[in-house]
Amino acid sequence: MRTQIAAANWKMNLTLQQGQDLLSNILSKSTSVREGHAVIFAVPAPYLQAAKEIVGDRQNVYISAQNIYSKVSGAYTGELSVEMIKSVGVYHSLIGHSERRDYFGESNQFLAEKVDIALANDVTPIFCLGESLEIRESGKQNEFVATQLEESLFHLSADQITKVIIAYEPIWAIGTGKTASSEQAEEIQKFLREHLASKYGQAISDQISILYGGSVKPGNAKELFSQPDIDGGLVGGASLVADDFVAIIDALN
Ligand SMILES: O=C(CO)COP(=O)(O)O
Repeated sequence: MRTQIAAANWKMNLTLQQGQDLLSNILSKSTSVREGHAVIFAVPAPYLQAAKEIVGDRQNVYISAQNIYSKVSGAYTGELSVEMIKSVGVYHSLIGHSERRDYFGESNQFLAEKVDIALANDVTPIFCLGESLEIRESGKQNEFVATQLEESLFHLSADQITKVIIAYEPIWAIGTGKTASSEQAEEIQKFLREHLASKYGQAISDQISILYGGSVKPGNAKELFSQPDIDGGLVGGASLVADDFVAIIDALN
């Protein structure tokens, strides 16, 4: 059974105090996360250490960066490195969120370098991909996400690819209130798994958690997560409301 994951992406929201209160509140309501499940909080960089302290030694709860740079250290003003996040005990990072791709011009090739540096440093990449509305309307979404997989991940070994979490986030469903229907999400996530299987074999592909992201809410989480190729969610807006995110955690299979 693949790990079922509820991942929060706070994006560029909340002050330190608000973030600490939110995290403590969620953890007080979701007291234990069972084996086979994982709850991940991708928090703003200045809060990584404080968030890590709140999580303490809870099992199956992880703090994640929202981004890392493709180099370990050096003259890269303003960037965040794997070594830095590891030094505060953080071993996960989102890589390739559509907002990074769109606003900061991050290409598939550049993201491949970030994936490499993460894996070389025992940091788990939560690799995001997904198509725009324009691509969806042209019917080329499978081709598009296949290229994202191929150009950023297919150079990895079978052992490495099993260490990556993939998050399918159709851009047209992010923050818009428009969720992909569970059938639409399952269709493309099944395709992603088949594409991974064509490269690495079914046994490897079957081990990789593929999350869905894009307007996941308490009201649609259960149905989305019950699809065979949806192994949980990457949640923006609803992860900022304690009761909503707790309900989404509870919706994991
Ligand atoms: O981008 C997302 C998570 O990374 C999804 O955001 P929303 O849940 O706000 O649509």
